[in-house]
Amino acid sequence: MSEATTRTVRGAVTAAAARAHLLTKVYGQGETQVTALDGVSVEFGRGEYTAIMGPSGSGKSTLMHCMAGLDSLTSGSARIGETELGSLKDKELTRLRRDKIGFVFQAFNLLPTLTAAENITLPMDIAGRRPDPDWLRRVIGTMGLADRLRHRPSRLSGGQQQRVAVARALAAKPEIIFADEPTGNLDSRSGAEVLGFLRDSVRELGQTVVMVTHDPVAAACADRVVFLADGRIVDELTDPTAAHVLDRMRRFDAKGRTA
Ligand SMILES: Nc1ncnc2c1ncn2[C@@H]1O[C@H](COP(=O)(O)OP(=O)(O)OP(=O)(O)O)[C@@H](O)[C@H]1O
Repeated sequence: MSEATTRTVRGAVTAAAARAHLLTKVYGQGETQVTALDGVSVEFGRGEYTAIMGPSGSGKSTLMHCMAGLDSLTSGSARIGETELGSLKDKELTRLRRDKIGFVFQAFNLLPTLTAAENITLPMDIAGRRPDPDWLRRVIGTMGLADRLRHRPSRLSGGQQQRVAVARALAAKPEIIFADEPTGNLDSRSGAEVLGFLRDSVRELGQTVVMVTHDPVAAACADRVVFLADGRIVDELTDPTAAHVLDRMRRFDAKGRTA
C-alpha cells in the first residue's frame, strides 16, 4: 500500500485527497515575525468530511489557504492528490485550483447579474469547459436548487445563496472542497440547512470537504474534527457530537488561561 492510501474512512481504505507534511508558515520578519503554522502534518481522506477548529489566530485559515495553493509555504509540503503544490509553477497552480479545488467562503461571492444556474457554471464557462450534464443535475438536485435556477441572487435567501455557492464549488467535480466558515453569515436555520447539504455532498456524491468553523454544532456534522492551537494540531475527534466538541474547546480554553 502506498503512503497515500493509508487513511480509513467509515471502514474503507481510501487515498488521501490532500495532505500536509510538516507544513510551516511564517509571516513577516524580525520582531513582527509570526509563526502561523508550526510543522502541521495532516491527511484529508477521500470522501471524508473534516472540520478544523481552534481559537482565533490558531492558524485555521492559513492551513486552508496553504493546502489550497492560495498561499506559499515556508517549509514542509502540501499535496492535492499526488500533486506536490511546491513543485508547480504559477500557471500550473492556477489550473490545479480551477480544476481540482472547490471553494466556499463566508461571503457567498455570487455575481448579482447572473441567475443561480449561470453562477453555478461560471467557473467552468470561464475555463471553457462544459459541465457534465448528469453530474450537474445531481449536484443541483442534492443542493435542492432545481426550482431556483432562474432566480438572481437577490431573490434567494442567504441559505439558498450559499447552496448555490456550494453547487458552484461542486460543479467541476473537484478533488476537494475547502469551506471557510460557510455558515458564518447565516441564521442558525439556514446554517443547518447548508451544513446538511454539504453533508449530503459527502454522503451522496462522495465529495471530500474540509471546513473551518467556530461552531461546535457545525463541526458535529463532520466525520472528524481537527483542533489547532498556536499553529499546531493538538487534538482530533472522530464521529464528533456537538457536546464533545464543546467539551474539548472548553478544556483548551481553560488550559490557555492557566498556561
Ligand atoms: N497575511 C498575514 N500577514 C501576517 N500575519 C498573518 C497573515 N495571515 C495570518 N497571519 C497571522 O497568522 C496567525 C494565524 O492566522 P489565521 O488567520 O490562520 O488564524 P485563524 O485560526 O484562521 O483565526 P480566526 O479564527 O480569527 O479567523 C495569526 O497570528 C495571524 O495574525
